[in-house]
Amino acid sequence: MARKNSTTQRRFSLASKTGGSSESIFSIGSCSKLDQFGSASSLPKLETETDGDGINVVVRVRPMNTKELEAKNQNVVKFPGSGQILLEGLNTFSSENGPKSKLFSFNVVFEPKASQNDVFNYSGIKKLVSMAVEGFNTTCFCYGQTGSGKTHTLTGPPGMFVRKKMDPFSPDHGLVYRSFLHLFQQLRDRTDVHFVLKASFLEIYNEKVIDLLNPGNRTSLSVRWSKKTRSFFVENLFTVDCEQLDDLQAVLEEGMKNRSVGSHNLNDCSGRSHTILTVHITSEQQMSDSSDVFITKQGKINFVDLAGSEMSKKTKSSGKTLTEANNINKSLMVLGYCISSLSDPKKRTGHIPYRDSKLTKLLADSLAGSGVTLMIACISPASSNVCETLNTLRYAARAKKIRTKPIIVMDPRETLIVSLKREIEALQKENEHLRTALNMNNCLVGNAKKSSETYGKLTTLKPVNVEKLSQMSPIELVDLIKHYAADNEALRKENFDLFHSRDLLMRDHQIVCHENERLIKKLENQRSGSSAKLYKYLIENAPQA
Ligand SMILES: Nc1ncnc2c1ncn2[C@@H]1O[C@H](COP(=O)(O)OP(=O)(O)OP(=O)(O)O)[C@@H](O)[C@H]1O
Repeated sequence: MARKNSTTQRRFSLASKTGGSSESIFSIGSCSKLDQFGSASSLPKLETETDGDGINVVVRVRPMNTKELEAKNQNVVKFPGSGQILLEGLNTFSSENGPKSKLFSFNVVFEPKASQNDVFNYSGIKKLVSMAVEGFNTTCFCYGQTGSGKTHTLTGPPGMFVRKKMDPFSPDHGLVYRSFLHLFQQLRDRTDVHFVLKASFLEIYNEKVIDLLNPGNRTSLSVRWSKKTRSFFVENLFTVDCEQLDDLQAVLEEGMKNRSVGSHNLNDCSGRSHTILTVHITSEQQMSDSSDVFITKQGKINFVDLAGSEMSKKTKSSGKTLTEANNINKSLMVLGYCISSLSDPKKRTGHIPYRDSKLTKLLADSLAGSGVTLMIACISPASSNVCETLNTLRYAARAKKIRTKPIIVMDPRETLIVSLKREIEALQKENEHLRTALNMNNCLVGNAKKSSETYGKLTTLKPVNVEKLSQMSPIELVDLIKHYAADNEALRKENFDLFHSRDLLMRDHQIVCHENERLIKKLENQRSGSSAKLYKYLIENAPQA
């Protein structure tokens, strides 16, 4: 148990701030980008971009298991606080002259006593869910050696989904189920937006993509490149509509029952495949109360449970389990290579071998593209695993250096139409204001009157549902854009004329003011002239004393 920053039992450590009650003490590393993202904005944006930032990396250290305790393993993981981890006992496998310990720094470090709820509250997953609702492509993936607690962190301990009825109140629930609850809470709060949820669940087993929601058919699905979305996708994967929380829960239960599990020396219930559970969130929001334009955004959240890296010498795998292990290690190696290239500023812009494995094809977006990613590195504190733990921490430290630039990208046609529509609305408002100002002056100068009459009826916009745009033919789309462009042009002209009218009015106003001043002066002169004359008359005609 670590002893810095506190005299009480600590459960996790975050990088830049310290907080929590006496029961939950933690320290944070460099402030996580996920901490900085505000809650879902209600304003529709054409393209939202945050500054480039590193992937968020948190580490969870599981407690020692019975085997490790029985074998009298030393605890080689220490927690200096501030999101740091000190790994000791390196001299047991490296050369005599090599370092005995190594210090790493992450966004958050969860110590063995951290609960599932702590991980949910402080890992940044809540912000990830909010961003998926906003329209970002987000991913949470768990990485670590076999038996390090990846599945435990994401979905809970083994057996949670084999029972007939899952207990919704179990404190053992992992990030996935807790995120579902959080997601539905968020959707309930956003009454201004219409949401549609869909979910899919797949596994990559021995380099084959298997649909976990279609257990009758374990044939491998193809991974293809989409020119439209410029990303890889799985062909013919079941995507289930999820109107209620129960539907998402059913997807999770079904997938967990169907995933490939096996047993070996280090884990009785070892995942033999990488799994990806995806929730697609489509939102449709009206641009403004009076507007007939709807903006659609497609966010998603991927929960990726990577199979654990394995040393067959330790797992004592053979036959089928060994083949699985070789495939797992091969795809993790490609993932490692991609991460290492992406984290190196010199190699980042070069070739990244995403195509070398199905896993990296499907994670390409999350690693380097426009997505937001949270990596949870899971480790064991036992001295017998120090070599694997060092590898995991190195992997995680490298991932932390990857820069991403999360964006919400809309269809370019949608963007053009929405921006034209926006400009039109702004021009309409400005023109309305100018017309009112001109009429208030009650000076209906010819031009202003003409402007109001001529353009008043031009801005009748065709109602358009942006979601339907993809179903429109190119001719219809061109017509629509022409229509918007014409309206825009007419409004600009009206705007120009109104400003011109306002200038004329201001000039007239100035002329009237000058005239007014001149007349006042003349009147004053006349008055002072008359007074002088009257004074002279009175003096001259005053009665003699
Ligand atoms: N933080 C934790 N607290 C309590 N038990 C844990 C924790 N993490 C893992 N365990 C337990 O350790 C065992 C192995 O964990 P788990 O199956 O999640 O590992 P894994 O990394 O997914 O392994 P694999 O790669 O082989 O699938 C499970 O019985 C799990 O419940």
